[in-house]
Amino acid sequence: MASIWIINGLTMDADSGELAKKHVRIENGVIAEWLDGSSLPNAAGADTIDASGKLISAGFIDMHVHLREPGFEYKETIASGTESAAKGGFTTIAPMPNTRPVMDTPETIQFVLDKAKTEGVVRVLPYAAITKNELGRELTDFPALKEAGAIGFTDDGVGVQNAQMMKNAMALAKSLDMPIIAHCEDDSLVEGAAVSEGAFARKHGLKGIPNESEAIHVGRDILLSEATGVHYHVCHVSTEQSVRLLRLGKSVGVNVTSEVCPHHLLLSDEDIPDSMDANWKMNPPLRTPKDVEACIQGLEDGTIDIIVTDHAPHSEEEKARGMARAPFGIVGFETAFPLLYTKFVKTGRWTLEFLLAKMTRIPAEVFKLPYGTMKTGAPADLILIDLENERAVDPANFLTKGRNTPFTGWKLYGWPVLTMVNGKVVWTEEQGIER
Ligand SMILES: NC(=O)N[C@@H](CC(=O)O)C(=O)O
Ligand SMILES: [Zn+2]
Ligand SMILES: [Zn+2]
Repeated sequence: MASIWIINGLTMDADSGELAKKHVRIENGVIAEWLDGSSLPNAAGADTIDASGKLISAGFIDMHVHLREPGFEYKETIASGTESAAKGGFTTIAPMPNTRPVMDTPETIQFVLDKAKTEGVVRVLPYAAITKNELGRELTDFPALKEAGAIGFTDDGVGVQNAQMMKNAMALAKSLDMPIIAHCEDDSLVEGAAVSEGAFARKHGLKGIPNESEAIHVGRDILLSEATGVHYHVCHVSTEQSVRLLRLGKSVGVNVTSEVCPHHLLLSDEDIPDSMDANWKMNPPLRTPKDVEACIQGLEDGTIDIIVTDHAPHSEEEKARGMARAPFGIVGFETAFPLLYTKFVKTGRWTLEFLLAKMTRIPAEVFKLPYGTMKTGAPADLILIDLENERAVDPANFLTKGRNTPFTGWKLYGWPVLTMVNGKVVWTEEQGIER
């Protein structure tokens, strides 16, 4: 592989918080050298990418995504999902096992890894199911799934209802030094509801999903994590109660981490249009403004560790079934960074460094991955971002098959323009996907 220079990119200096011009050399897929931007390097014989005026960052890591393959290829494939990720600036993604068949055997894990290698454009690190078919009745073969390449265990899409089952899963995962990742939802409290308990549900006479349905599992599992010592990671935190329990768990030294999605930081149930558009339906549902603020503060004080998208594509036909009958979920890759950059960094609430850390360095630390860094010697997962130009969200331009987003028309800054994985450019704004 020839060497590559990316010249004139802007990097964030962690000490000063200032953007500084830098040049970076990539050799054999690895970050080889950084040079101060004052003079141009001798790049004779190397490919050169001019990043003038663009932010250069480590590629984003998304530890919670749905690629839908095998089984739901009409919603998304490993090819289309990884293309969408690349366009959003994500270079490493971790797909959930709620496929058909469920990723609960070494063969399905191998299938996903093989497909990702041949048809994917970003790094794919699959999770395996905790229970067979995600039915909550029988544990999967954890050692064999680890051996096949699964990076953790989760029944995302549903909660593990039985506490003893969860405790057994945690003890086994601990013995294998693997994490348990949990979709926290007590089924007995949510039956038949599509939106959160709150102003919107009251106004429309709908049954609501109560906050406790999530937080009860968070509390239960923090105690089980304490008892077993496993690394326990909470999916898509959405309630003030969950944040409170996580804060308590961390304060007494429990090995618990958690994630939050852009939509739970930006939207409340009061924003749902009266048209009952199902592009506002996701699990967990949009909560009250008080919950939104609690999630933001939890992220800010480190109670919530990382940002994930929970990219959950569904077909237009499915979403057209209306609020009550449409499946839960919205797409996320191609809007995540622009949303958060525009609404939290440009407004001055967060520093750019804080946002980048929550999408690169910290997810790598939480899941012990050698990515999310721009240090020399690291895999060259690098992205360029245009911080200057405003553009409206237009689902017609998405690379995901999903069009299910509540953010259509939002005018945002911070659009990625180039994505490189292991030193290979896989997507540019100008050329599109490069395989
Ligand atoms: N988040 C969602 O609303 N939906 C996810 C499942 C999940 O993440 O629980 C899906 O698979 O569609
Ligand atoms: Zn979930
Ligand atoms: Zn999910």
